[in-house]
Amino acid sequence: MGSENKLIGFYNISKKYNNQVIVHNLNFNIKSGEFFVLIGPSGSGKTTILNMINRLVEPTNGRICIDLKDNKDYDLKKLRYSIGYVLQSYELFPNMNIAQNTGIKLRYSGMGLKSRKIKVKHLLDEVGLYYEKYANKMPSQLSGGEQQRVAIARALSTGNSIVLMDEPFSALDPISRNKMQELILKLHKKYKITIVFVTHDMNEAVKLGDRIAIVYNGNLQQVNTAEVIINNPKNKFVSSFFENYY
Ligand SMILES: Nc1ncnc2c1ncn2[C@@H]1O[C@H](COP(=O)(O)OP(=O)(O)OP(=O)(O)O)[C@@H](O)[C@H]1O
Repeated sequence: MGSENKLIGFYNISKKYNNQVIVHNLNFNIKSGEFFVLIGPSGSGKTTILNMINRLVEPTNGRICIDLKDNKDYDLKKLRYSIGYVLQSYELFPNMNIAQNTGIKLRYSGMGLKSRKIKVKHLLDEVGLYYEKYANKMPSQLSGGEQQRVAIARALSTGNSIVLMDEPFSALDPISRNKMQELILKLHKKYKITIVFVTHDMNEAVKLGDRIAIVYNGNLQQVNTAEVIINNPKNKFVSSFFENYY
């Protein structure tokens, strides 16, 4: 996918479940190479918004464009393949070792074993896991933080320019979480990836986000840099949300 400044565009996006409106008429853009954070209380619609990008959820109204093309006009498999996806629960395959988990997308894309091994070694290096030590281990032998490193390596394996991350560090202890935040910032900068990142932690949002979108009841309350939001909260909800920021 190319590098137009407006990489992901939401146009009049709404989502209903059982006739209940979950997401209301969203209009916003995510820029190429941006670290874009969606934050809001539980049930506000963050995951629903995120999952509409790679069509795990289809909107009821409106359209989402990626590289100025409607995401419905992409081949679904190619769309999913070209967008990395990292969840809180790691989603590693329990019966595959770490090298196999890291290289699974490369295997599906037809890359041979030898090239795959070189690539997997590089990817594991990038996320701080020493190949010789980890390649043959099973996911259950790794800590949560290590498993999440593997999930990130896999998300990056196909050279994805877009990575969606849904509360990826929420299950980690504060020290691991901090290390993972540093890692993802480093990778974001190095590979100029566009990251859409869901969290309910304002400190994490401020630390990571180039821009932050505050979601409440399926509405976007404010989309801007942390600095602008902190200095000029648009409404009471936004300012109350920042009360926990330290
Ligand atoms: N498949 C579904 N069917 C019906 N309702 C759903 C479905 N998925 C989500 N919802 C509802 O949509 C609302 C928004 O959910 P969503 O998971 O997007 O919120 P969230 O902000 O990501 O929450 P959390 O921080 O708790 O993960 C919730 O009220 C949820 O119950």
